[in-house]
Amino acid sequence: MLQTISAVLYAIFGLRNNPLPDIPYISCFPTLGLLSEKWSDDFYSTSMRALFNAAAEEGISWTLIGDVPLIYLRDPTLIRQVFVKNAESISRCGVQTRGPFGTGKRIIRSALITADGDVARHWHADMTRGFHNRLAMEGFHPKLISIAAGHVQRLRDVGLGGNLQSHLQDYAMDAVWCLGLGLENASECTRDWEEPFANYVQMAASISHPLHHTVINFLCGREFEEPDYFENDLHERIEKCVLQLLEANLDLLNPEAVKPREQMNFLQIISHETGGSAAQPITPDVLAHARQIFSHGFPAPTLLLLWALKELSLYPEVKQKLRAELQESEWYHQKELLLLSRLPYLDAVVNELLRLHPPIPTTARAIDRPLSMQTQSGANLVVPVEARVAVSIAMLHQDPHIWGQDASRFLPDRWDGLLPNTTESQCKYLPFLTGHRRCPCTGFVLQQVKVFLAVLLTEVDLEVTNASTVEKKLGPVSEPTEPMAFRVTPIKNN
Ligand code: HEM
Repeated sequence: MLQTISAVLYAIFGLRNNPLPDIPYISCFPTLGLLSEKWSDDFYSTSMRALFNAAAEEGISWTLIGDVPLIYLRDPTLIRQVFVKNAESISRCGVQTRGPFGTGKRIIRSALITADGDVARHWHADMTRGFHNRLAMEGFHPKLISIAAGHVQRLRDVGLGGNLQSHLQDYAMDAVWCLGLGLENASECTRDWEEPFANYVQMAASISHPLHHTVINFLCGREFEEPDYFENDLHERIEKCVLQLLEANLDLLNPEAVKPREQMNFLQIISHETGGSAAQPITPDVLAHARQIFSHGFPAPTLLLLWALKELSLYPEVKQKLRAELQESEWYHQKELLLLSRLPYLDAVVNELLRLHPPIPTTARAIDRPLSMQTQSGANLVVPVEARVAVSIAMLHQDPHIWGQDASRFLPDRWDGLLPNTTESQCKYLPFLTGHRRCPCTGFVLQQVKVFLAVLLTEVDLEVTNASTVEKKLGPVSEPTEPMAFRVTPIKNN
């Protein structure tokens, strides 16, 4: 039945004016936006797999979502052609917010992830200064260790639990708001964020939502780019959460507080630089950055740590080797960031985790200007303006053409002699994407994950007791199929 609908839609929209005659076509996506969310999710993963397989020869394949061509990029050279060389011809939201991040923009409004042009450049530089700068990261290191130690102690006190993710999320929340706002216990103030956040992820990533949105706005006589009732409602709930947190901590935001700059938190600096005052520290830029931290600040690090602890439970020899490296390291005695960055096995484990479990497993872009490309066999093609391009980062990272036949195995030793920067510039390894819209918080994320693993492994042993049965859902983020249960035991000499 679905194949028939697909074939009919292809006959109407695809064959009539086939924009890409030389690359393999997969007839499975057109029905996606028409189906309910549950069906769309299942069909989505099957379709992504089909597109990936169809791109084995040319490095590229395509399908239709309704009448919109979706171009799938598998070959790293082609990914580089689009995301690096033609970065100015693509965008996340596209015209009239019809691009892949359009729903997110109508809900979250101004934030770096949905911004373009000079505003995006400016905010990207702000975030890089705050979350990727060596001096800022060095100053933050002792605070981060203290936050990690507190959460490890809580795990030790609890001993056993059925949902490891919620403990890790508390650590991720405290870490990001400590750097962002100077607040060390944000997880205690943000318990009521879970529902609006989950609604945001679900709606922003939904393949069915754009069709619902079109119908609702059509019936209400509104233009497509205007937020609909549900998007407005969610926006207001999110804005309330973010404002509540900021307003409860106006003293931490005060840009007139007499402090050396290196002791100011990220949002305080932004307030200082964008005209904030003691009476009104919340400037539009402060709010935009706070929205950005709300929407990106904690889920990806939480998931990365969750998959880390699952893999270390499945591979005790890796855990043992890592623990030994940490216990014998200079960092064990002298807690400086520089010393933590000199641990090659810790680096290898984290690189391998980001390869096998990229927390953000897919990306997509709208094409704003016609884009010329050359496929693996030398065929020239022009991707038309109305198209979208998509890459599955998760599948790229497990492509046997790139990573060999053992691509799906957790094997930190494969990083011996391999540099993440080099593989990233070749577009073979993209946990943080690449180019000028790469994640600006990489320095913070790597430190956050390494510090937690280092403190945990040198204090306790944590085993994910259902590690062998938990799988990964292929969705907007790499969620597990079931909650991870855990048991914590203190290690000897503690
Ligand atoms: C394991 C943790 C993380 C991973 C793997 C990750 C990965 C990514 C990826 C792949 C993108 C590009 C998305 C796309 O264009 O499709 C991105 C963008 C972004 N990330 Fe992260 N991220 C992580 C944590 C964070 C954190 C903690 C923050 C904020 C505190 C953050 C802030 C951002 C922002 C602001 C962007 C948009 C950059 C721009 O538009 O120029 N990320 N991230």
